[in-house]
Amino acid sequence: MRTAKDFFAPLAVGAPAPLREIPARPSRAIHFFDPGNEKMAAKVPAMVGTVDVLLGNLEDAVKAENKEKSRLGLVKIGQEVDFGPTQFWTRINSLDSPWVLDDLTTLVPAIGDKLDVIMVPKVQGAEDIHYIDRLLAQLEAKAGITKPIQVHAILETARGVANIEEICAASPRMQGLSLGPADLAADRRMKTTRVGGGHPGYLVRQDPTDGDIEGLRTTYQQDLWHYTIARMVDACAMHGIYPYYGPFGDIKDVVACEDQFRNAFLLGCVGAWSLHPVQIKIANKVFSPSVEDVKHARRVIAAMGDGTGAVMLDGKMEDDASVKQCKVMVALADELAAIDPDLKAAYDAITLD
Ligand SMILES: CC(=O)SCCNC(=O)CCNC(=O)[C@H](O)C(C)(C)COP(=O)(O)OP(=O)(O)OC[C@H]1O[C@@H](n2cnc3c(N)ncnc32)[C@H](O)[C@@H]1OP(=O)(O)O
Ligand SMILES: CC(=O)C(=O)O
Ligand SMILES: [Mg+2]
Repeated sequence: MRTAKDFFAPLAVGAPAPLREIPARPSRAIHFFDPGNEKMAAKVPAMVGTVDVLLGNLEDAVKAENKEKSRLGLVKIGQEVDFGPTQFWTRINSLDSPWVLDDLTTLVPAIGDKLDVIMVPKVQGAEDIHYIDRLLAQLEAKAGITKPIQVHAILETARGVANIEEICAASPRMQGLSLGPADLAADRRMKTTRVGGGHPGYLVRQDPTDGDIEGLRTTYQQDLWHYTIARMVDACAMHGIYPYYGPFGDIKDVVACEDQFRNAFLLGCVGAWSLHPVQIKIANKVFSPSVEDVKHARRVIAAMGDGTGAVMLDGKMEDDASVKQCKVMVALADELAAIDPDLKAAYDAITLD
């Protein structure tokens, strides 16, 4: 058992003190690029400031023969690019792969002072986070890094989902969780071959009524990922860290992508992955509260005075609990306005009538 006192002590002599709180930095889109792909890598400097997170991916989607090229490409980008307001993350190879040790022992000394978050795929339980926690502390100490690198776990096995709470609680480095719908579907033996998103076969059908003509009964497509996302939201909220929808692989279906991201936003996720530049705009739109929502929230807060009691607004009851919901919305709007001038202008133009 690790005591509370030990939990916040560095795991190696000379490593930086662990964070006591994970900062709520905007991360509406975590944009994936392959640092070994010259065309993609060349676009990275111009993307700074247009997306909340730029993530150099070293794991799946990078061919085995290109692993080293991508790792070295990431080092070059990390050393040369000024990321300004944009966070710089990486996804390392899985802990059972032949590449992960070289990923960590190369990246931390070379660009550990630039990396905000390391995303760890296929996390199965607290033991995986404990391993990475100690190794990062040793590497940070050796490299003289002063700011602890945060850790983000992808949930993509049944065991990982079953162990979700202990994963979130395993280290003060834990920044958040992402859904890994492709590997998770395979591990669970689900029968979808899609990367995220819904499935037309996963539905409920309206009850029959007398005289129905078969085929006219309405069907309602259901969300395959609702259960997992809901578990992630609760586990993350409980531990003060952040949940994210993962990838939506149907790049051309921007409408369904927006719907899936919005479901995640409404349930409590703070962002989603972007695999292609077209998805950045979708995530930025969906994970930013609308002007109407911010206006409503500000009106409720104004009407509620000290935040206690009950009032009627537009025919609806508002009370201590609904004012808290409104404060969540306004706090997010304020955080985003601080980094997004267009949103700031839109929110500043709101008048309370
Ligand atoms: C299940 C999982 O693990 S998901 C996470 C792992 N997967 C990934 O990271 C995939 C990342 N994305 C990609 O590899 C690519 O976007 C693909 C393969 C999906 C599509 O690539 P393309 O067929 O080249 O797309 P498309 O032709 O529309 O690209 C248009 C331009 O955007 C560029 N581009 C495409 N994706 C990206 C990206 N993620 N970042 C930066 N630029 C990109 C292309 O290089 C191309 O540039 P050009 O106009 O100078 O030629
Ligand atoms: C996100 C991811 O890695 C997966 O869906 O498998
Ligand atoms: Mg995966």
